[in-house]
Amino acid sequence: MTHTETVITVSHLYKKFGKFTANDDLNFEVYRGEIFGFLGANGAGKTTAMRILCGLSSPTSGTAMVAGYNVAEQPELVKRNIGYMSQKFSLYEDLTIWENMRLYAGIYGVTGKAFRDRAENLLSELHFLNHRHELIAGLSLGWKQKLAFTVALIHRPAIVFLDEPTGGVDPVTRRQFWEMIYEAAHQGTTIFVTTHYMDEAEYCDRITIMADGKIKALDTPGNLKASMGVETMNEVFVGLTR
Ligand SMILES: Nc1ncnc2c1ncn2[C@@H]1O[C@H](COP(=O)(O)OP(=O)(O)OP(=O)(O)O)[C@@H](O)[C@H]1O
Repeated sequence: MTHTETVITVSHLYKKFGKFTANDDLNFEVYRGEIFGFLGANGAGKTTAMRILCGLSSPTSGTAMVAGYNVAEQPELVKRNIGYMSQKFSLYEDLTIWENMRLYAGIYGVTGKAFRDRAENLLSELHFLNHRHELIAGLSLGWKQKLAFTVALIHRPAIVFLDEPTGGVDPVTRRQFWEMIYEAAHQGTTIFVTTHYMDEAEYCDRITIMADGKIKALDTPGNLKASMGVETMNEVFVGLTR
């Protein structure tokens, strides 16, 4: 796969909380249609960086351009052009699937026929259109996560940020979730994903490994393994973060 168009540019990005440096001089680019993985031990600074890229928090210094906008100066335009899904940000349990989709689409101005066509199309791909009037509360965690990802795509964002999207679900459901990720990337959506699962790291086009607020390595899974002379991403991760 060749990637030419840059959709995220991060340059000398720092985030400090008092004297503590949570993001320490981050520099990287992400390309259109790429699946970009963000790995690191607990507390490495992944969520802090992702929140800055989503326009939810300002950098202390440095710049980040996301979907053509400066995150510090144009956070509202950043938010309109991205999708976001985290384990904490989920769907409304007491609304139906369809009501959740209509609610989120409406926030982005996708209404009427445009909404119905888009929502029907997304649910059909999941083979879940017949379930659209069911309450979220009655669904399994795996279905909730797949639907949350679908909802994050409803306004056709250039980039989707996924913060540990598959935590707590079984391997078969995680595999299905990753098939959805591949399909979205294939259609040109950039995927920026944090994970603690090393098998998921293998599915990414490129991987960033963070420790103590810094980027320790950034390359394809194959190149990372080759450069360290190891067989698995687990060994790469342990070697760089211990
Ligand atoms: N608002 C804040 N005020 C003070 N310290 C913070 C704040 N937010 C994050 N931190 C600290 O910054 C560090 C990085 O946190 P962050 O949540 O980015 O890590 P992470 O890599 O996402 O970890 P995890 O894998 O556990 O989600 C942690 O030590 C955390 O305690």
